[in-house]
Amino acid sequence: MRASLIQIAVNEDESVVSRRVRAVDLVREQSGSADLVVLPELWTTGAFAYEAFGTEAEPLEGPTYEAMAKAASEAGVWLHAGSIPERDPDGPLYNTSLLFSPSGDLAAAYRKIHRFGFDKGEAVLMGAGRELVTVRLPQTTLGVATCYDLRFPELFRGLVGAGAETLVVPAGWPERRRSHWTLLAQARAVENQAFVLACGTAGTHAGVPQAGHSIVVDPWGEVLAQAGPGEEVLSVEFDPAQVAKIREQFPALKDRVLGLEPPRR
Ligand SMILES: NC(=O)CCC(=O)C(=O)O
Repeated sequence: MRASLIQIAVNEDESVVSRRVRAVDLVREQSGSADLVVLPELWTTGAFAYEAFGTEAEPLEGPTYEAMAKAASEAGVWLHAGSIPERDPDGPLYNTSLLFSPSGDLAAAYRKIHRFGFDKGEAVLMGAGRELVTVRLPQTTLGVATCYDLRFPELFRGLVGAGAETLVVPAGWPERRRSHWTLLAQARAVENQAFVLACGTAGTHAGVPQAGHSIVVDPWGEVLAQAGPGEEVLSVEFDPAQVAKIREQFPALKDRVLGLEPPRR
């Protein structure tokens, strides 16, 4: 299976419209060389450009949906189109990922469960999703999560319990915590015996330099490929059958113990 992670640069001197056009071109360029294409979190606005969340929010089937559905079908690829600030007509904003099939149909939408910022930013501006999302592709079952979700192993356990073999994590991870990014991507791969495809942004927005360094990790925890800091398409070929082999040869997932007793005192 071939995957291309589009580590697009999000700088505030470029308009959302221009970046969307560039993203469409980059997806189209993967035609014939990728089965799955991945874009990062909130690449229209930037994950830290909090003021833009409200002004650039779109309905689910808004301009980014339209552009990405078309790009997926033109390129003939499965497309994880990263996430958008979604304006729910009956509720708050959500950080919502969109996944399209090669025919351009929406295969799934995932509303980010863990919002970043503690008492400010995304944590107060957006609502929290509640549902785990997996998507069956011909080659593998994807489990999706977004950026800060990477810090919450129980979410990934839930995805694995629902059949996920390849964990896809679009992000807008800052340079300041790049070491956590690489470490956590490897940890989620090892503990869940799954591939991890983690796609970040490059550039600087809202004064926050982005880490880049998108990464693909195999189910043994080995880094198959890692991008540099700038805009880049990280292409990788991997064998999804490795998941079943490793889970059989080293069946640690079968030894999970759920529902432990709390300490007595
Ligand atoms: N957009 C995010 O979720 C940022 C997460 C982050 O900076 C961190 O977990 O560290």
